[in-house]
Amino acid sequence: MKTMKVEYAIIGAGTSGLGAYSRISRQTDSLVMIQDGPYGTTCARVGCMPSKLLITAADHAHDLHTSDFFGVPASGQVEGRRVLERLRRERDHRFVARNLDYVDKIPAHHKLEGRARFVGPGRLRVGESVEVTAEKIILACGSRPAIDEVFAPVMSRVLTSDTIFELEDLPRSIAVIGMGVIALELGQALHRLGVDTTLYGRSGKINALTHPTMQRQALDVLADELEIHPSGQVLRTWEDGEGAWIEYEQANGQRVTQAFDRILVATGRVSNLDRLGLEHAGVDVTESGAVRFDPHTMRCGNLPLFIAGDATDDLPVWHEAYDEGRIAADNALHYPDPTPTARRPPLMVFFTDPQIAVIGQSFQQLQGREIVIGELPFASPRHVVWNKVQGHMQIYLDARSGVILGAELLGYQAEHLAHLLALAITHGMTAEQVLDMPIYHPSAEELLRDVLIDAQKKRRHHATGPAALASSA
Ligand SMILES: Cc1cc2nc3c(=O)[nH]c(=O)nc-3n(C[C@H](O)[C@H](O)[C@H](O)COP(=O)(O)OP(=O)(O)OC[C@H]3O[C@@H](n4cnc5c(N)ncnc54)[C@H](O)[C@@H]3O)c2cc1C
Ligand SMILES: NC(=O)c1ccc[n+]([C@@H]2O[C@H](COP(=O)([O-])OP(=O)(O)OC[C@H]3O[C@@H](n4cnc5c(N)ncnc54)[C@H](O)[C@@H]3O)[C@@H](O)[C@H]2O)c1
Repeated sequence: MKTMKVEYAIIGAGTSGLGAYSRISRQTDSLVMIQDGPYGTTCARVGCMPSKLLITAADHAHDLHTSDFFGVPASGQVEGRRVLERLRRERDHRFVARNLDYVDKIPAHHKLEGRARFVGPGRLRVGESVEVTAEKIILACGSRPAIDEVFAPVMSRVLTSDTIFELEDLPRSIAVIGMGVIALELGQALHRLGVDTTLYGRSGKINALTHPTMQRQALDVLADELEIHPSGQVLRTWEDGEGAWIEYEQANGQRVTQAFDRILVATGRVSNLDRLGLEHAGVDVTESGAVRFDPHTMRCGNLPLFIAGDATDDLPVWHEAYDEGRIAADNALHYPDPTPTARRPPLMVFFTDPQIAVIGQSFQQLQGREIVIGELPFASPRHVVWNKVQGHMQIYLDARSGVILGAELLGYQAEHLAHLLALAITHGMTAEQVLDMPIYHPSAEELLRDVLIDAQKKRRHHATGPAALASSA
């Protein structure tokens, strides 16, 4: 057994682990970053970047069907192999390559390859032949797709986000299991690329949105284009010459049975913490196996242990992984003195068409607080020009101060209004302050202005009569 003694160990070389590495390596040479599996990060290899490359190809395919409206009839066809080849080329040469270049420059004695697991507090076994003793350890081990047992009989046809981008060609048909962000982004893209696509949800809701109107509108708009069974349960799967069969019971008790070329399981991700042997590390674990930590320091209890990124199960998006890696590193460097960092307001964007975005506090999180809701269909003159008028938008204001607390959006390129709102929320701005800025005509930002004006009207109404209280219900 080879042994190593270091001050800092980082488990995982993804976005959060590399962020932690960049901080700690500036201060000391006594560190090691342990990586199981390929370098390159989940985001670049199998996450954000390949999914967005696929969606962009799908947008172009969609234009073929929609440009006739503008008097510009288009013809063309999707060449699945080329779509996937281009996706991998761009992904590997532009995004993964940049990560690998960075990793290549890391000194060899700072890198260790193999799966790490705890064998005692501060003691890690890496593979079977190396033992690392570290004073401070950062858990940046990410997550993996969850696959329910019910799919065991059809595993040879099951895809996840880890494998779908490696397909040589697009499948003829696909069942997409789940109605979360991966299912909706990839399901819609595959549909637009000509794959016969059916989505199977469980709860009947798109859970990122929390206001019932927003949830209903999102499902209506997406179900207009896509074949969706929103609520029910996959009872059984099996395989024969026709493909992989799914027997699904809808919430109303009706059963649907259908065969597919492939099944994309997008039913959430599980933290890789469960493979770390945390029971040997003296860590405080919740009933569901999550680790308790302080989000301002990323420290786990009073231990010299820190957590970052998707390993936490909380806010599993790229910019949070990036921030958390750095917060964890700073607190490891200053251990035992905490250096708490204020967290940014939450921001989540689904790259569907129309897009879904949630910024700041959701409607559900604001329950019990006196708020007014500014809301309008997602349809400014600019959206009419684009022929993109589907969707709805809500902004939540503190009823007394007019401070913008949060928003839920469903609309074409909502990501841009979402970022403007994120800026306003970050700086604690009121609706009135945002309305002071110039807004060009015709622009999508006019919609933001109109929704804020609507919210302000409701605030005035709220101040003058009890009837207005209902507007926050
Ligand atoms: C399909 C998809 C699309 C996405 N799209 C977006 C998007 O558009 N925008 C966005 O903000 N976010 C998106 N995300 C989320 C984003 O990719 C993640 O939040 C981010 O990559 C998490 O980084 P991380 O460092 O926590 O984990 P990772 O990058 O997964 O790094 C963890 C690393 O640790 C390694 N590891 C695990 N266990 C061990 C062990 N025991 N020992 C050693 N190494 C170990 C893993 O192999 C992995 O390489 C997407 C995710 C997916 C799956
Ligand atoms: N645009 C983005 O930022 C982006 C894009 C892709 C992925 N991601 C990240 O990846 C993570 C994982 O995405 P995801 O879509 O897998 O998870 P998710 O948690 O967003 O959604 C999982 C969905 O699967 C459903 N589900 C669970 N079990 C089911 C079952 N047995 N049958 C049918 N449905 C079932 C859930 O009800 C839910 O709708 C996300 O939390 C997100 O942070 C982000």
